[in-house]
Amino acid sequence: MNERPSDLQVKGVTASYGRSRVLHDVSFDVNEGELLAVLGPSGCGKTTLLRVIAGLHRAEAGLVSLGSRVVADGNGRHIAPERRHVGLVPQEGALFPHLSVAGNIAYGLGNSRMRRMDLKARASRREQVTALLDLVGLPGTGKARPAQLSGGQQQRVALARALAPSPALVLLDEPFSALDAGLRASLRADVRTLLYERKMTSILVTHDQDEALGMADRVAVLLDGRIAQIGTPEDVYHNPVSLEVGRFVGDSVVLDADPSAAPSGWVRTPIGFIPVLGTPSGRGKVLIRPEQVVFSSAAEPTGLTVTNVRFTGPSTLVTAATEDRKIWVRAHCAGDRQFTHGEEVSVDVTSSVPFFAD
Ligand SMILES: Nc1ncnc2c1ncn2[C@@H]1O[C@H](COP(=O)(O)OP(=O)(O)OP(=O)(O)O)[C@@H](O)[C@H]1O
Repeated sequence: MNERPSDLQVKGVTASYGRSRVLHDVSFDVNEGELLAVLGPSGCGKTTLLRVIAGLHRAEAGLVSLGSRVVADGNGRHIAPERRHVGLVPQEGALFPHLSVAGNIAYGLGNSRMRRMDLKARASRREQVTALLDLVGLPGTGKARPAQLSGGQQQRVALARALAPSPALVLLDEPFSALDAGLRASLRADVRTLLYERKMTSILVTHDQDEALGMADRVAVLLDGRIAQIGTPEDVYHNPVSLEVGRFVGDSVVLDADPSAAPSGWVRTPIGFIPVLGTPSGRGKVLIRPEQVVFSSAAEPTGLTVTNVRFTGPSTLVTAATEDRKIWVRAHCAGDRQFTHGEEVSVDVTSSVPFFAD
């Protein structure tokens, strides 16, 4: 377990490259032992944010503190990266190709040379490397070169190297993005378990919604260098603060909605009445997730026919649309009921959806 106080505070951080501003007044906390995912599209500033926290990029304004230590502030304070006790796991290709796996991990333990160490220190270092290799599920691979390992194994070594000095904070910069789907899923699960068991305070940067929602205790949605929302995965998924966040965080359909023509707690939409969260007033839009939608065979004309049926494994994703295709809605259909192209369907929305005023 990590002994260093490790809650992170980021307050009002603004950062640029030359005259181009990338981060705008970014603030958030990460509690000790928590995994925060920073989720955002490519180019929104995720890597820059990690670089500011690690001390590799100087912010123009704002404060970064780890435990009780201020490691950067707007008044010129800037603790060097190697003195921040922060471990960084980059995207890929981060291992030294000329060093063995053990050599790469030992590098994370500090750069004092083995040759200059006494026997006891050498033995202790070997033990630590062996323990770290066991920890990341790669026992016995110490003598291999990175090129002899698979992409997933290399990322495990990079994680072991980052964990070697018992950092106060681990930063993971899209560490699974170069891996194929199966490997990505198993490595995500292993890394999550490992960080949880070691009570590591961590930030995972990703553009992958499933990864952020599935791995993190909380998710910070970063759009155009600004934190748009921070909350639990359930919160950002079901209660997005804006249409933009809602659309980015997961698959959705957005429809025009009018509360004035519906009973309280409902809105009228082109596909019928739908229950909404809160008490909307004025016209707006609703955001519906496919798993909130149920299709059934239309008992009377609805004007909605099935236009696409896609088997995804656990369920089938079915799309139905009006003839002009201007109004459409999608549902995850589980079970045996098969829908066919051109079939007319009626639509039920089974739980309350968020409403956004125009
Ligand atoms: N060294 C640099 N010099 C100038 N501009 C940069 C530099 N690094 C990044 N940028 C720009 O800053 C913006 C944010 O980049 P950053 O790498 O932080 O985004 P990101 O969200 O991590 O993107 P990705 O998911 O594609 O890695 C982008 O517009 C990028 O082109």
